[in-house]
Amino acid sequence: MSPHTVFVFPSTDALSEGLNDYVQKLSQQAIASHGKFTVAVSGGSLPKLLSKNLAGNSAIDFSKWHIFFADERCVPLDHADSNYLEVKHQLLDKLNGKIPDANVHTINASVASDAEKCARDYEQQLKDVFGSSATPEFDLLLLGMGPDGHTCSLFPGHPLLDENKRWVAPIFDSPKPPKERITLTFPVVNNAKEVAFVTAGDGKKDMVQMIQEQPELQLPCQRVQPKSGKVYWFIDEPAGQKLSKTQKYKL
Ligand SMILES: O=C(O)[C@H](O)[C@@H](O)[C@H](O)[C@H](O)COP(=O)(O)O
Repeated sequence: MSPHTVFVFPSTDALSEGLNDYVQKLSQQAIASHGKFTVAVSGGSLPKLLSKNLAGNSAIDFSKWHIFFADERCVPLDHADSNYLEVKHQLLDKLNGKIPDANVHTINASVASDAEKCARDYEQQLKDVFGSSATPEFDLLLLGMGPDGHTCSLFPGHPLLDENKRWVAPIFDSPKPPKERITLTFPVVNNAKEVAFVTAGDGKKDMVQMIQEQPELQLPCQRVQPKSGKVYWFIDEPAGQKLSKTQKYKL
């Protein structure tokens, strides 16, 4: 298993700056090579850390972005638990429509109360953008890490970790509320060109250390192993304080 590369920043402000540089670089490369930038984002603390510098970044052509949700809670789009609503408040509203509405791929609100239908509908949305023949290849996944080592809505010990057919799956028994969600599955996660985990705070230090130093645990975050091998962790010093081996971020 190839190790992940960990960048530790002295503060969450520095982390947001580094993340902004990284996303800008990938966005520019993707748009130059194939005319669009496909990115999926998680909920939790990620949208805030992501948007701090990105929302004012005029070097990025947001009109070419397609933004998806790595996982989403099965609630209406205006519900306080909606990952979309958090991304809207933190990023989309500040971008003032620079990402066209049609390129913001939310769950279909009309099936939000039915996780199975919602997952099928969302998989179709992936097919509409990436085509239906090959597994979608996102330019970038921006993921969080839960205190139990989960990522997306892929939880330790859950049968969904072994899902190998569906691109988007429903989950009805999420240990983190709300129980009903949809999530990208490992076939899609591990087909991404690059993956960046973003996590901060003292509360994450033990799990960050376990993930980096005990690969045999096979926790969901550790099973993120795209073929490109490009998995980066953007963390702050409190989250990284127990690590013995880290790298300084440089483009
Ligand atoms: O919908 C969700 O609950 C999230 O997508 C989830 O996977 C999140 O990314 C992690 O739980 C980390 O959350 P924090 O960054 O808030 O710890």
